[in-house]
Parts: sequence; structure tokens; C-alpha cells
Amino acid sequence: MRYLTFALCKGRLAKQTLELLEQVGITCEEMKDKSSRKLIFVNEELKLRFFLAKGPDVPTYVEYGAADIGVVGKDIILEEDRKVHEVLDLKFGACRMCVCGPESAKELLGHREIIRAATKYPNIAKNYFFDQKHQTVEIIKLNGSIELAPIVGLSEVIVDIVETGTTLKENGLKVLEEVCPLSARMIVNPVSMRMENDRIRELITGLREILK
Ligand SMILES: Nc1ncnc2c1ncn2[C@@H]1O[C@H](COP(=O)(O)OP(=O)(O)OP(=O)(O)O)[C@@H](O)[C@H]1O
Ligand SMILES: O=P(O)(O)OC[C@H]1O[C@H](OP(=O)(O)OP(=O)(O)O)[C@H](O)[C@@H]1O
Repeated sequence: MRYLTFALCKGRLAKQTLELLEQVGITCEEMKDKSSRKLIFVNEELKLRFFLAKGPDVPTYVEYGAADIGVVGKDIILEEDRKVHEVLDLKFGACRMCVCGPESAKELLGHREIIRAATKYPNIAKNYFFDQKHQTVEIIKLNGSIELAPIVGLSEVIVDIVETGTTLKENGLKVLEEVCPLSARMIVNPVSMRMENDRIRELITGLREILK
């Protein structure tokens, strides 16, 4: 039997991903050791391999077949637009992609004026403004602390993740429009889906039962 390889997200989704996999009997104790610098872990008994990668790289590993299965946020699936099958909504990591800004920017959105939108997600922002809203905006790519942009005058609005709303509130910003809801998803390489169909189907069925 060949090894099935999982690409998992580093960061805030990692713990819940491992906990969920544990519930269907997939364990990788070694992976929990935070002090380790080891990058890939093997469960010999189950013929599984796991590695942790930066979120945006997970769909890349899965598209190329370097990983059979990935667990990643829906935001990253939309932004990266890789050729992978999205097979399951894992429900955790729930948040929303939103257009946010000061209250005063609401009028600019309504009037369809040309505005600047700062974001870590330029493709999601383009798709929303250009294809869905038919509004011309200048997209400014940032890599973090997106809420700073309207405060310092880099942009009128931002397109970013909102979970509790605390970051917005503490910076005097509001949700102006909702783009889409987000959560962690399981993705599968299309060739693996055919070649390892029985094992992957069994995993999906097991997870579906738990998520009910
Ligand atoms: N409050 C939140 N902020 C950001 N991402 C969240 C939040 N809540 C859930 N998520 C989900 O967690 C994933 C991001 O986790 P991660 O810890 O890698 O965050 P990051 O801040 O984008 O990463 P990095 O620190 O490498 O820039 C997102 O892709 C999203 O699906
Ligand atoms: O609604 P909240 O619960 O406040 O969460 C939303 C905030 O969390 C994320 O930032 P992150 O912590 O990833 O920081 P970064 O974007 O600066 O990397 C996101 O980009 C928002 O800023």
C-alpha cells in the first residue's frame, strides 16, 4: 500500500485539524511536539505521511500531487484557485471575508466611486468588485495588519477576514459588506481521488459522520 500524504496548515488551523483527524483514528503524536524542527511525519502503521506548510502553499502541494489531501481555509482556496477537488467543509476556523472601513466609506461603496481597497487577498477582492459588483477599484496588496490601511490613508476600504470583530472595533472600523463565509475545507488531488478512491472515500465518510 502506498503512503497517503496530508498537507496541513501551520498556524491557527493546525490544532483543530489534528484533533479532527484524531477522531477518525488518524494520529500523529510527533506532530504535536512544538519544539521540533522536523517538517514531515510518518504513521507507518496507517501508511500516512503529514507535513505542515504555510496556508497559501497547501493547494499548490495538492495540485501537483506532492500531497494527496490538504486542509486549508476557504479563503486560500478561493485566492489560490488551484486545480483541486474541495470535498468537505470541516466547519472549524469559521470567519467571514468582508469589505471593511470607516462608516464614512459606506457612501463611497454605494456611489460606485473609484476607490482603493487594501487586502492580502487580491484575487478575492478583484472577483468581488469587478465580477460581482461591477465596481472599479484599485486593489493594493498588503501582507498583514490590513486594518492599518484606511487609518493611515493608504486605502478607503479593506477586504479582510473578520472573526470576532475585535480588530475592527479596536481600530474604529466596521463591516461594510460581506463577501462570503469561510471555514476550513478538505481538498484532494484529482488523480489521487481516482487512484486512492476507496481510502479517501472512507476518510471523507468518517469525517462526515463526526461533523454531523
Ligand atoms: N481571525 C482570523 N484571522 C485570520 N484567519 C482566520 C481567522 N479565523 C479563522 N481563520 C482561518 O485561519 C487561516 C489562517 O490561519 P494562519 O494562522 O495561517 O493565519 P495568517 O495570519 O493568515 O498567517 P500568517 O501569520 O502566516 O500570515 C485562514 O486561512 C482562515 O481560513
Ligand atoms: O475579527 P477578529 O477576531 O479580530 O480577527 C480578524 C483579524 O485576524 C486576522 O489577522 P491576523 O491575526 O492573522 O494578523 P495579520 O493579518 O496581521 O497577519 C485578520 O486579518 C484580521 O486582522
